[in-house]
Amino acid sequence: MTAPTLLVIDDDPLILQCMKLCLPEPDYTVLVASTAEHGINIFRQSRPDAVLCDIQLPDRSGLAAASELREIDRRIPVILITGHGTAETAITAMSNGAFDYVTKPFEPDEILPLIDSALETSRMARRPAVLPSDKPMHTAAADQVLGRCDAMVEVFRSIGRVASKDVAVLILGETGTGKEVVARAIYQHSHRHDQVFHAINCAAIPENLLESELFGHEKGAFTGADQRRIGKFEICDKGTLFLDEIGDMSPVMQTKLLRVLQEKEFERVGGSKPIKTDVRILAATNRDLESAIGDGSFRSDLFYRLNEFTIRLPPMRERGDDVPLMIEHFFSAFARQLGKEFISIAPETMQSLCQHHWPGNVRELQGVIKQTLLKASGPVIVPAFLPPSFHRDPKHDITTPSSSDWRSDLSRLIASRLAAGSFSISSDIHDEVDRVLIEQVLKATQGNLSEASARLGISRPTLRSRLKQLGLTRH
Ligand SMILES: Nc1ncnc2c1ncn2[C@@H]1O[C@H](COP(=O)(O)OP(=O)(O)OP(=O)(O)O)[C@@H](O)[C@H]1O
Repeated sequence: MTAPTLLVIDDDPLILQCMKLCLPEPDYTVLVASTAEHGINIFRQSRPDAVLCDIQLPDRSGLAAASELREIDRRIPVILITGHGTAETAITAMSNGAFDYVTKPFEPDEILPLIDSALETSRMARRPAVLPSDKPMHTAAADQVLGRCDAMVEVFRSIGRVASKDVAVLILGETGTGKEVVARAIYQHSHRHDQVFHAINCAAIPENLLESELFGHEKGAFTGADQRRIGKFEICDKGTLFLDEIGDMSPVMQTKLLRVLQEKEFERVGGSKPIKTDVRILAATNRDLESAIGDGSFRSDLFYRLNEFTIRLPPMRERGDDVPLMIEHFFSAFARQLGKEFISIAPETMQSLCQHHWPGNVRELQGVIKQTLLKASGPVIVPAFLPPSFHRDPKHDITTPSSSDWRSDLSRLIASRLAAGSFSISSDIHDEVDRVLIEQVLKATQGNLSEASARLGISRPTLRSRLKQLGLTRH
């Protein structure tokens, strides 16, 4: 996979230097320009994934440069760098489609999550998700969405039926089954494809921040709100908003979301002026929303609003002959990417892979195939190259009750939280588990965020925000 590319336009050589240092190769490619003219030329030639642009440039204002960039490609996320006196201008620019802004002086910790989120948004909006019914697109950045089994053919048919209609779509399926790919395909095949697309992972953002992320806030709305902020519902006017992990949204936020979906208007937090918005909502979750409605944790009226059309992705274990098809496809695609020789898969390897249960679905399959290829020597993939879990005696699998050490440790931890009278046991425990998990995976990947997020099966922005929430520093 090619590294995401950021274009930085600033006449301050320190900022250019700092961005190059903070976003090192091979994780990122950073292009730099010190004038608007030069930046726009680089943009035309290299089509970076996101732009960081100073609001005051020697040859024109950063706002003018940002709107020229958006004339070339309306989907490009532009983050503006402002000084204290110019923040108000940047806020106005956000209502005209800029991605976000940051005020000088800023710390890397402040800007890096924004940059990651802009790069991720850009990837989702611009990387084509190619369906079997599409004309072949010969672009390296195209994702070929695979599937011939009846359930997947139905998914493709549904995307075709619903993409051009302006209705909310609820995408359901286990983790790693391709919900984000489907959201991208719907957006890219819709008549809003050249308008803004933003994605929010509702599970990765704490409730109070999520509210201001979605609706924005007025200056002074709460402690720390020292500037007005424009939320996604305002930025995405005429565009598309993808609400991932919607099943994790708190009841309070569900009520607020329902209101904007019903009335097509909202107020910024701390504001009283109603703001009209025309946003197409795509939502996804791996939770069973029907039972969440049953136990009262998800509002049924919101469910019906989001669920004007449902697309249900089958888990891998129900995709029959698609599994060997995908295995063959990913082996050739990743071998090319990794520069590995690959001719064939030994029948025993294929059998072992086909018999696997794939709880992590397509994402897990991709990870296993990459690991196998990295280990492989020679053009035939024999079972010895498969990851250790494929050779382990199932008796020793951590999910079997016989290996009970970690279970008793965990249950001691839960008991201690109960004894301490905690009312946040679920998040206490998840935080503890994530701490160990993330630290270990980061260590194993020498602190490489891209690799660690790929191995964890979460996006880089989610990993970065989790690191911040848990107070972990990078290794
Ligand atoms: N049908 C498919 N053909 C090819 N690749 C696929 C297919 N479905 C999913 N993928 C790939 O599998 C990976 C996981 O997909 P995606 O992120 O869309 O899953 P998800 O359901 O959104 O996962 P999560 O619930 O964890 O957010 C991605 O790399 C995606 O490109």
